[in-house]
Amino acid sequence: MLTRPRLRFFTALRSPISTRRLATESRLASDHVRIVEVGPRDGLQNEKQSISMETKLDMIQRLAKTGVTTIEAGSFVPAKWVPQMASTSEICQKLLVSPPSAQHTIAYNYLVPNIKGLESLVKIMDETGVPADATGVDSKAATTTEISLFAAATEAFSKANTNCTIAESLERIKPIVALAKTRNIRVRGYVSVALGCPYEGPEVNPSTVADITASLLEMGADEVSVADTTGMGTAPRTMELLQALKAAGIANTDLALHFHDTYGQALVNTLVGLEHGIRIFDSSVGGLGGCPYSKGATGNVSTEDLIHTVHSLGMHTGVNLEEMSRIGSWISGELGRANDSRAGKATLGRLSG
Ligand SMILES: CC(C)(COP(=O)([O-])OP(=O)([O-])OC[C@H]1O[C@@H](n2cnc3c(N)ncnc32)[C@H](O)[C@@H]1OP(=O)([O-])[O-])[C@@H](O)C(=O)NCCC(=O)NCCSC(=O)C[C@@](C)(O)CC(=O)[O-]
Repeated sequence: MLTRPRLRFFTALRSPISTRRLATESRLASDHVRIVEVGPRDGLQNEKQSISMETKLDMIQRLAKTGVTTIEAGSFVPAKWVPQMASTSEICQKLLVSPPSAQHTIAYNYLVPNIKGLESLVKIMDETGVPADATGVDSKAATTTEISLFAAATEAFSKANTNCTIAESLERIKPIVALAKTRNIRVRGYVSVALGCPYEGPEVNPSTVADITASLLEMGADEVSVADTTGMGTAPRTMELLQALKAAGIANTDLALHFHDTYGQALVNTLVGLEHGIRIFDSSVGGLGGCPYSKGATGNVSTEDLIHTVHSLGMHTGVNLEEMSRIGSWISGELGRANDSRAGKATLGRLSG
């Protein structure tokens, strides 16, 4: 029977406001939280109905105006595996040639499952002549191009998601990172099913997650997003995982957290991450999402809810909640699905009086 770590954050919440604020502030290394908007990729990859390239591009263009600095724009995967991502090449080409106007540099990120995926991206970069770091090209439309690659914390999920073992997937990743580095492409790693696996259950070994995270960083990943793919994570198990990552010598600045909200625990787990010092969180506008290889998993934590929570703590994201809420409502309407963001709906309700 595992002894779960005690949660200091919730002790702090029971203190009077002024003490609480001071206690929280003293623990916060920085009060800026970077949001990685995964809606156009993780959010849309599991939608049953086909979504046009124009709608996806429109979504990305709207997101670029909210203040968010990293947007997952698609994935270079075989269409037979994830049909919804079939328009990624076209989207990538358009974002490189005429990036949406924005007041700041935006990193457009593409998921690649293997070297072939990265080669497809590099080919488009070569054809358009736009380098991975185009910040010097036009300050109004500055962009960078990033990739994400992924490994899983369980053998069963690794097999289902990438058709190979964990060890094989790490071998597969090495040349991808090497090629990315020669092209100045920033690399994000993902460790999926870190807090629960659809095939092996909720008790995923935190040391396995820490080992895989360390391997990805050693290979040259610039940050690793630890993902609760199934949403089975709880606050004590999130804390336990973060402690295992710390014990393995992994710096908080190298980590992001990626929560799905299947059991309604994503924001609770986010608070645990914030308390621990993590400052990068993935989320999806309107709470879109679900993983094709995790049956029943619902969307990511909604970006609107994440912004609202972070701002309520006196921290900042640089992302406009009202704009994000409008996008959540719009894209939900386009997809004919319910808007899964409570903060988004409440914000729009307040704005409409
Ligand atoms: C890794 C593979 C490709 C292995 O799939 P495989 O079938 O073993 O691949 P293969 O190397 O045997 O190739 C089979 C065919 O696919 C082609 N092919 C091969 N690679 C590519 C490519 N990149 N782009 C386009 N085509 C490709 C290849 O050329 C060949 O074509 P054929 O000769 O049959 O005509 C497959 O398992 C795969 O694509 N898996 C990814 C599935 C996926 O996208 N899952 C969802 C994303 S992960 C996720 O959502 C979790 C995350 C990240 O959000 C975090 C979280 O919450 O956990």
